[in-house]
Amino acid sequence: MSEATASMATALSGYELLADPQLNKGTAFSEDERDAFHLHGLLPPHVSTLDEQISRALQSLRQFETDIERYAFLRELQDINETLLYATLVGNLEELLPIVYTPTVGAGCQQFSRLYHKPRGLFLSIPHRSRLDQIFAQPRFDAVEAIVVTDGERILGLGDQGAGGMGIPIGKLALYSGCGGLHPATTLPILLDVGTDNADCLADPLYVGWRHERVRGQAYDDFIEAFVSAVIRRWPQVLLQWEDFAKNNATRLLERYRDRLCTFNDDVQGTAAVATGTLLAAINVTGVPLTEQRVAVFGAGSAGCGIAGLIRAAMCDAGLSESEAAQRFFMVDRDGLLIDGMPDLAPFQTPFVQSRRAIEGWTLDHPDQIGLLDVVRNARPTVLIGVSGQAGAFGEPVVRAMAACNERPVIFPLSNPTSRAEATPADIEAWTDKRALVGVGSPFPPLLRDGTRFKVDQTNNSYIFPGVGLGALAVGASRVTDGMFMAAAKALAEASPARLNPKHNLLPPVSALREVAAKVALAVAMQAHREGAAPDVAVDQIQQRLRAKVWTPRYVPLAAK
Ligand SMILES: O=C([O-])CC(=O)C(=O)O
Ligand SMILES: [Mg+2]
Repeated sequence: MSEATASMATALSGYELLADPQLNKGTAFSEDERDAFHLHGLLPPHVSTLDEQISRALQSLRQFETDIERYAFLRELQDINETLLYATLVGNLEELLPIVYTPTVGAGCQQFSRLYHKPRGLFLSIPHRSRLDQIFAQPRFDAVEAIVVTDGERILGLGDQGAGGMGIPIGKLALYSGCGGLHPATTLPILLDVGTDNADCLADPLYVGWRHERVRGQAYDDFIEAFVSAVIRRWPQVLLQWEDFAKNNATRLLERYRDRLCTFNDDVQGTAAVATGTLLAAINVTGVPLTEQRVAVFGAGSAGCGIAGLIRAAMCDAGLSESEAAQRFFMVDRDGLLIDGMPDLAPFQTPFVQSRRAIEGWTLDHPDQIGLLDVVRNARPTVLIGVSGQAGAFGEPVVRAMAACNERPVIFPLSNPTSRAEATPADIEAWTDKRALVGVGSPFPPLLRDGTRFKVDQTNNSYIFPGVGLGALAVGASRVTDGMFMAAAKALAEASPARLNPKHNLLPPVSALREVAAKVALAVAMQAHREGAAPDVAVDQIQQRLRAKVWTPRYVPLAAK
């Protein structure tokens, strides 16, 4: 699988070879290969180069009118010829990431049952819970090293998509290969089908999932336990990424399993690392030290509390005590500011409540429920982060209040897809006299600044998880620790163009995601080594291990077995 592979042997030939997306080269099979594998006549006679195939793919793609058609086209290409899909993606990240990933992947999940045409990954449904070992045993999965799993309950900000949620693990793993450089054969997307409460799915005669209300409680937990146990039996060294689980399961399952295998939750930890890294980068511009930041987070779910937890740890690294750091966070949810003694707090929220004393002197429009505007006016946060899934939640009064108390307010509406962002960059720009530092989860059109187009930073966990996966796997890390995410955040901040010039972006461009992943991976691998989570690798082997792990999509000569 590595770069060094001179040729690869296969027993497949003819149509079977053309039907294998990992080996198929389409019109790029050479004359010799066409002889050896009985491909003459099955292919048109001209032998194409990979570059010609990429041009052909891009031309077809650009002819479509809608992004969902482009998404369907690229998914089909992935199922026909993975090398071509990834070679096309890697060379055109800026154009294609919004198609294979956020935001179009959200529509891909909503329309999954309509677009479905070929199996990819695994659908594990509750009725088949006793067959997991048998399903995993297929030789095709021998090479698996990285799994992304979802149960489809909180797909981006779009809620329960049932089996359609499979689009997310497929999209995330496309970035593992396209940005992190993991070989596609080592990746496996998994959808845990525990039913759905999405009435549209249940009523849709074309819905491909298990037509059953979402199973919860002990039966759900037992299924997850059976799944994780079977994963560990089959792939003891695997990296397991949890994605888009709902609030009540995300942190709970992470805590339950993080000491049993090499695993992390991307929405809790990956999003936290990209938010922390972008904030550290913003400090180069605002000049407000981390120890003096006050952070308001709108959406106090697992992602919001994950972000607060990592920024708080960074503040402690910078010299604050735990309690000094804790006072600097203002978590706002459906029922307003989280304050101690509030009923129905989830266990993962309790470390982030404000004390009643801290708000005693506040002037409040709505004393019985302290909303975001009241929080911004009184707490005067330097940073406002949105992970609520509520479009437009950062309205004009809230953003103007941020502008009134900060020379350079830092505002990150991180909810995805584009339609769920708490505010648009253009509105924030207008309401802050262009003084805000903005990071959004989804792609937005550029802003016009001083007559030139300024790219909006995409503060998305795609800057983190491909590097975390690559780094952890390259050194065979046994666990993914909080320290590894802190290292990832700091590595991202170090790669910030704003370090050199405060007028530049906070984050490198999306076109540089492969280089970003390499830097994050190095930091993660070094940290794993430092913490003793990668005992089999000496520090001077780390660079070499990382290089050996990175796959570049190009054709390898095939030999008959
Ligand atoms: O998928 C994305 O773009 C980021 C993410 O994890 C989410 O919004 O759940
Ligand atoms: Mg997610």
